[in-house]
Amino acid sequence: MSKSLDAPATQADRTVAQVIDTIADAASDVRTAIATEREHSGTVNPSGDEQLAADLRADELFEERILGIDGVATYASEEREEVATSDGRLHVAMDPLDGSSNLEPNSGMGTIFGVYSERPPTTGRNLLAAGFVIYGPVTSMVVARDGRVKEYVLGDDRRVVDDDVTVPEDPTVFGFGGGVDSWTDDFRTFAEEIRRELKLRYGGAMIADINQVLTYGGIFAYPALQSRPEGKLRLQFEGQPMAYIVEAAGGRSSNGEQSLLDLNPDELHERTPLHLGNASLIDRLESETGQ
Ligand SMILES: O=P(O)(O)OC[C@H]1O[C@](O)(COP(=O)(O)O)[C@@H](O)[C@@H]1O
Ligand SMILES: [Mg+2]
Ligand SMILES: [Mg+2]
Repeated sequence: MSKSLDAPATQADRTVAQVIDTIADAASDVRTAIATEREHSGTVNPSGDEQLAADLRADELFEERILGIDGVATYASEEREEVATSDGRLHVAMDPLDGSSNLEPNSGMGTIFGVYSERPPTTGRNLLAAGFVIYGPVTSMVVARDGRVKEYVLGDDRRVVDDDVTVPEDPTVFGFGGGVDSWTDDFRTFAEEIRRELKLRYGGAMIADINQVLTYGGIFAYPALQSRPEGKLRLQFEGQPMAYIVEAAGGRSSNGEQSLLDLNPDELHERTPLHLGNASLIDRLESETGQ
């Protein structure tokens, strides 16, 4: 018998809470992996990115612990081709280590997760909760659930530092990935306007760059590139969870035309152009780049 196939909504709520607790509790082990498993593994992930030993360790650790939760049916990750299965009714998709090219220079890295009511690949409208952990000078966690975003500092306990994270009304910072020469002409023109208005903050790890936007207001993008119209970032593991968080915090997400949450990927590892931030800036991006 399935663990909780016919369970009432409250069981789903409990499962979501357990997923969040499990990821928070795993943070110290992921930090250990970042410190000790620094070598290249010699393998590539389904997107073709070289994997570090820490990418693989974080993925294995989350697979085991997430699938061990009563009520979780599947675990999908940027680092594995197939969805791993158990019994249950909820589905977890993760980027176990975001920004892993920041490992060598000891800069920001994190973990991203989304809890879906349907098995990935699926639309962002099936997200029940999403969040991320940042392994920065302190370990922090941001969780969006029930239309509200909270920020915690993780240590021996989980301390709330902001119980209503909201994108500040006046934008201050921007960060655009991919490089000026790779952008489309329309995006380059938009980026030049934004450069004159806001301060650059780009650290090479999406979670940390988007946390700048959540903290100070602004815009983060990894747009369509001339050589790669689909962009770099993965919709299911990176785009939709971060869009869910930013939209719950009062901002907007877009692939250039519509909310990332409305996209319904055919492929688990599908990529998307990604733009997140203050609604006013994403509106402008859509109208000026005309994508
Ligand atoms: O090196 P680039 O092209 O600036 O790319 C940086 C982007 O790639 C990523 O590192 C991709 O994530 P992974 O590290 O999980 O592959 C994002 O976090 C970041 O925004
Ligand atoms: Mg990533
Ligand atoms: Mg990753």
